[in-house]
Amino acid sequence: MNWNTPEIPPLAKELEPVLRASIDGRTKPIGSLGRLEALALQLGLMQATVEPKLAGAAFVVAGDHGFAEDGVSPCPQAVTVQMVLNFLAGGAGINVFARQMGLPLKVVDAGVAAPLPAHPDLVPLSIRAGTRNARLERAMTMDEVDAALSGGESLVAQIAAEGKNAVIFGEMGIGNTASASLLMSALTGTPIAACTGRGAGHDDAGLAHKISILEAVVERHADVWAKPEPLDVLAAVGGLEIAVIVGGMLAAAERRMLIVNDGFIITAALLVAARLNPRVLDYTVFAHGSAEQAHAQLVAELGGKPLLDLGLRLGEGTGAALAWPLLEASVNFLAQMATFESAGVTVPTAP
Ligand SMILES: O=C(O)c1ccc[n+]([C@@H]2O[C@H](COP(=O)([O-])O)[C@@H](O)[C@H]2O)c1
Ligand SMILES: Cc1cc2nc[nH]c2cc1C
Repeated sequence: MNWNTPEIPPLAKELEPVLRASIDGRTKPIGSLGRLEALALQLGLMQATVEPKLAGAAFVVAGDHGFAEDGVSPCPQAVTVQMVLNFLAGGAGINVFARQMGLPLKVVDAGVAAPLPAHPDLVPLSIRAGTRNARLERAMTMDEVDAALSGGESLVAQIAAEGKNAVIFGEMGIGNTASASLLMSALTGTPIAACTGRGAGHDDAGLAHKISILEAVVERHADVWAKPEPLDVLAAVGGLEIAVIVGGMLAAAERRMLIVNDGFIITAALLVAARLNPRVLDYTVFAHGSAEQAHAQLVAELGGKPLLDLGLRLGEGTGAALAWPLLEASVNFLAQMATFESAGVTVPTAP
């Protein structure tokens, strides 16, 4: 393995008093901007400045999953490549919201099981044409995991060189809620059934079938469950897109960049990243609570509190893109609101 877990700088805690004073000095009752105040503080501590700024970019990372052939998803595997073509044509949900928010969007082929045409918006990491079926064998070799983690780092290095300091990772991959549930189960010690939900829309019978397949996957990798090392778990039951995102998240935190977390699959990637280096969480904002049934527990496990609760379960980074204006609002109030002093507003000081 060439990839090493990045060192992540600590938050600039020494700036907390001056940031708080700057937030409290704006023309508003103390604390009245609620969670926007906490976001402004977090961004200042992350960027080690009293004048945080935001410049974001989004990736939608796609990969296929071997156990799609077992019916873990209600959808056929071919939907992954079909949706990638939709992303490239600009017609998917994330395209619409990224355009609305002014976020540049790149599409990443981490491991789609079908050839893709060259396209200016496509980053072809193409590590392997989909994972192996984790019910039968390890989904990825360590060399493939290595390539994926490094690929994620290269995505972030590219946008950092372009001056970006915030990243949204979205994903697309038929069967990837099954991988996310398995990662959650192995790394949190939660029984697989409690980690498993309806994904792209299973009915009750489909969900029961999915759980029975995932129980067989857990049994096949009992050695990994007995001693769950993050990279072993990732190789056994993860996905190529998930591994790229793990590498990307850690590379972003290493560079003091904000990670805007999305739904269930992205949060499972964050769980792996956090088990490798927990400081990644200091650089994360939890954008939304997904309707996928285990998401709330997974977010709680990571100590997160989603900004939005919209009942979304699309993935692609859509929830993160929708939270973006709130993050912009948090830096804008700090940069642009008058202070009590500058505006000549006087309020009684607390006794
Ligand atoms: O982000 C989420 O919370 C989320 C929840 C359920 C489904 N998805 C999306 O649906 C796909 C995975 O569903 P499935 O049933 O094929 O595992 C994948 O492409 C995800 O982007 C995403
Ligand atoms: C149509 C469709 C779009 C998606 N986008 C992310 N996951 C998806 C799953 C399906 C099925």
